[in-house]
Amino acid sequence: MEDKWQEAYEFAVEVARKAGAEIRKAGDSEIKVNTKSSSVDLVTQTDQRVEKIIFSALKGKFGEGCHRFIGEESTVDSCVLTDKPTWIIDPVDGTTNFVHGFPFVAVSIAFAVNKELEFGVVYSCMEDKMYKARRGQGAFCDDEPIYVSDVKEIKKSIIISEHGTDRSPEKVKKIFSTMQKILCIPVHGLRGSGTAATNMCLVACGAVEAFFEIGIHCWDIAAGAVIVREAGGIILDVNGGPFDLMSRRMVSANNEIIANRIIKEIEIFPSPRDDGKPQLE
Ligand SMILES: O=P(O)(O)O[C@H]1[C@H](O)[C@@H](O)[C@H](O)[C@H](O)[C@@H]1O
Ligand SMILES: [Mg+2]
Repeated sequence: MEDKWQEAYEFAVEVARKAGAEIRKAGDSEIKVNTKSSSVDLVTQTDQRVEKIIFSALKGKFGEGCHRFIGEESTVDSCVLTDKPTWIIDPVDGTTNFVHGFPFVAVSIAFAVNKELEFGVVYSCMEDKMYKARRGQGAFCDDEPIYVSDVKEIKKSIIISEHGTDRSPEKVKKIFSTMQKILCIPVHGLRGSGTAATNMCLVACGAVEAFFEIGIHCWDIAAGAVIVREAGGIILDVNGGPFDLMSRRMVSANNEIIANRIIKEIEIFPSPRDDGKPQLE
């Protein structure tokens, strides 16, 4: 049978590489910063420009009629996933890092068909590392296969989490209470790169055992989700149920033992879904 989405997968890698080069170049000039949902939710002209570059390349190749497009900078209201082939992109994941020159910034491009993620590409552009995975075909970094770590003991793990951009005191309290409990298990360490897409690739290549966050969006994690699964890991909801791309929360881990141990400590707080549907408990 003809391999229907291989061309799209290869094109996504090409586009991510070009987008990353644009980001690197833009980092050498003055960066103008605006804010979105809060004073710490940053956006720059580069985020908007790179999203346009990616979308026009994809639309030029695949046409606007047949494919749907969800992007961090152009999705105004809710984003509903349909059965149509859909591109889900974050042009600059780690905008705060980009603004500050903290060297972890990623271009994240995912593709879903019939609501199922088909492939994901994460280009960590400051490190020049290309992570990619296609459903059923393994995960790669710079064309070398990558695998999650085989650690099963939580006390031998490194865990990543982030603080997000909603700094309401009651949410921050829950985030820190969760982190305190995990730190005191004790785990070997807590880390955070400042980009969800890169964090998921760190799980996929075995550098850490798990990454969890509440408050991320579908464009932060769609590509990373394919890469983690194809590297042998799992993605769950923070309540232990199945992962839901639009739920704005997830735990990605090397295995179920680590994931469930983390889930035991997570203090869940409300975060409105990306698709506007009611949030689960
Ligand atoms: O807004 P960008 O695209 O930089 O992405 C987000 C990160 O990916 C989160 O992990 C992180 O916690 C922040 O919420 C950050 O906003
Ligand atoms: Mg992002």
